Amino acid sequence: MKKVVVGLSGGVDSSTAAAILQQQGYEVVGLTLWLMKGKGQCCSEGMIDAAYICEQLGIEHHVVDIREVFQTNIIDYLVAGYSAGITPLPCSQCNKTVKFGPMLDYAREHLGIDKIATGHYAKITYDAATNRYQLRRAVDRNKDQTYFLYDLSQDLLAGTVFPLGETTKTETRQIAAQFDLKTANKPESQDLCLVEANGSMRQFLDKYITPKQGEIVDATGKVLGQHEGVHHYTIGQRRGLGIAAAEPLYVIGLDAVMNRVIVGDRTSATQSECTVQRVNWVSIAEPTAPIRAEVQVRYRSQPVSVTVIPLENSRVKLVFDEPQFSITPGQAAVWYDGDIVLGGGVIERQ
Ligand SMILES: Nc1ncnc2c1ncn2[C@@H]1O[C@H](COP(=O)(O)OP(=O)(O)OP(=O)(O)O)[C@@H](O)[C@H]1O
Repeated sequence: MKKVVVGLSGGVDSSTAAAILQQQGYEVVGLTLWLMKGKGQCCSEGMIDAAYICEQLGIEHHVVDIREVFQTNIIDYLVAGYSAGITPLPCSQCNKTVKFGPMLDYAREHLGIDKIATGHYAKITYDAATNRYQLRRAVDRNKDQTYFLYDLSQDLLAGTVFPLGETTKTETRQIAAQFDLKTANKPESQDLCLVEANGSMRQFLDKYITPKQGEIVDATGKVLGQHEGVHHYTIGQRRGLGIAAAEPLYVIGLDAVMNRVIVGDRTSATQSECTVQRVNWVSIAEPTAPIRAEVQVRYRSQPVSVTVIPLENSRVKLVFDEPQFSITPGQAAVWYDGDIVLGGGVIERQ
């Protein structure tokens, strides 16, 4: 019998993924990663719901304590990034180093199973011509999570199944109801689990970074106001600057060394190119010449036309057809050919 380990967060997506796989004839084992230290309300609730689902499906439930890995790879990474004046994206890092990697390792080493599944909205196909696994957008474009999955390696893609890639969220809830799963009507979780657990990103960061007052300046260095800590700001931010000005002002730079927030008009917050580091070429081998693609520079941003120029040391330069607003160091840039994720990486400070 085919066996698969399903990552169960206690939400409707992963519960439904497990039920679908079981119906397809897989022997399913449930695995919940215990991620957060402290009270970890979302994790403890999630673990209980995941246990309930395993009971309901009549499958084994394993809980793996991975709090130290989450602390080092996500919390410390975020705190270091925000302290240095960048806005790190934790989710792609979390998927690769906290979720998929450790889950597949656990499945292989402790259970002798070589496949894992999650409730992510994405698809994986295999291209025999290039001998590569390809990551593709989900049918439900509104739920598509490929932006957070660009960093998965070929080994991880080969060992992963996404049962919800062809399913819309509405259909997922219908399937969950048909299986009578307890989680069928569970509310949607927020995009960022840390925000869900802490109320806001600001509240989370204030636990780790002591707010340090400083100056808000324009590009010439003229002081326009005061800020409460560089880590409270992000590139492109307009609200909450507390400066009265004739035209709208946006954050265009964060100087952690001088403890300054730099603001400017909308034009100065746009860029026609940027560089990207720690690039992972997902579905194709690294090209040797520039390629045309469509890039997303934020999770919810529209894909825009771009030329991707390969550089040395896993870096690329992105040259946008039209200048883009609020290119944010630390966020991911992910480029696509239609629904295929070609590659992605972390936007560098310019
Ligand atoms: N703590 C965890 N342990 C195991 N797997 C997890 C955990 N958190 C998330 N996952 C897996 O990653 C998938 C995507 O997680 P995400 O945080 O985006 O939740 P989601 O889309 O709201 O899904 P769900 O409805 O299953 O919570 C989940 O469907 C699940 O398979």
